[in-house]
Amino acid sequence: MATTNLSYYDKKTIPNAKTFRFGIVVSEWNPDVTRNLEKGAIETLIACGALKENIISWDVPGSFELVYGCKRMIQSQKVDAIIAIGNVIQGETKHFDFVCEGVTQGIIDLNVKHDVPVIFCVLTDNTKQQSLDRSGGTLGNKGIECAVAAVKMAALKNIARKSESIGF
Ligand SMILES: Nc1c(NC[C@H](O)[C@H](O)[C@H](O)CO)[nH]c(=O)[nH]c1=O
Ligand SMILES: CC(=O)[C@@H](O)COP(=O)(O)O
Repeated sequence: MATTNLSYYDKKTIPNAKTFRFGIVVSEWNPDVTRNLEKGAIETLIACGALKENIISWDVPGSFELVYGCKRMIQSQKVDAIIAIGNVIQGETKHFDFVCEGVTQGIIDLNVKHDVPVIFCVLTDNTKQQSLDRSGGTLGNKGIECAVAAVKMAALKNIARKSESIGF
């Protein structure tokens, strides 16, 4: 059964993002999809209180390069959470499997090795239509869902750091 609408969220359940800085790393493959995901994410971050000047966006060639781009953003920018945006579409060969596995495992590794939440906003679809449906089409926009996740995880990180600072 297809995903329910990816764009619904209850703003009352989301912390205010005004003090947070967000990074977005966007794959240039399938730009008609990834740019819509990016737009949805930025609009939602701002709707949740983030300041436009506190959102930094970098492009990478493809989804496989999202891992390196996010790593370098963590190392060089002061951000509270990162949204990794990509769209991998099944072709004729197994390359789809390796790109998806690589970016998935790479983002898991970043979340383990560093203290900046990296949100997985990578559509891994069988067809282009599935991607269009999930990036501002009939099933909503995964960029919205991932922006909400980024705000919530930035708030969680903040709480954890405050607890650590008072010795719990
Ligand atoms: N086929 C798709 C790719 N392939 C390119 C890889 O992501 C990578 O840039 C290349 O293998 C060089 O390292 N990337 C996507 O994001 N989406 C695709 O459908
Ligand atoms: C995910 C890919 O790299 C894929 O789109 C490439 O297509 P193909 O498997 O036909 O070479």
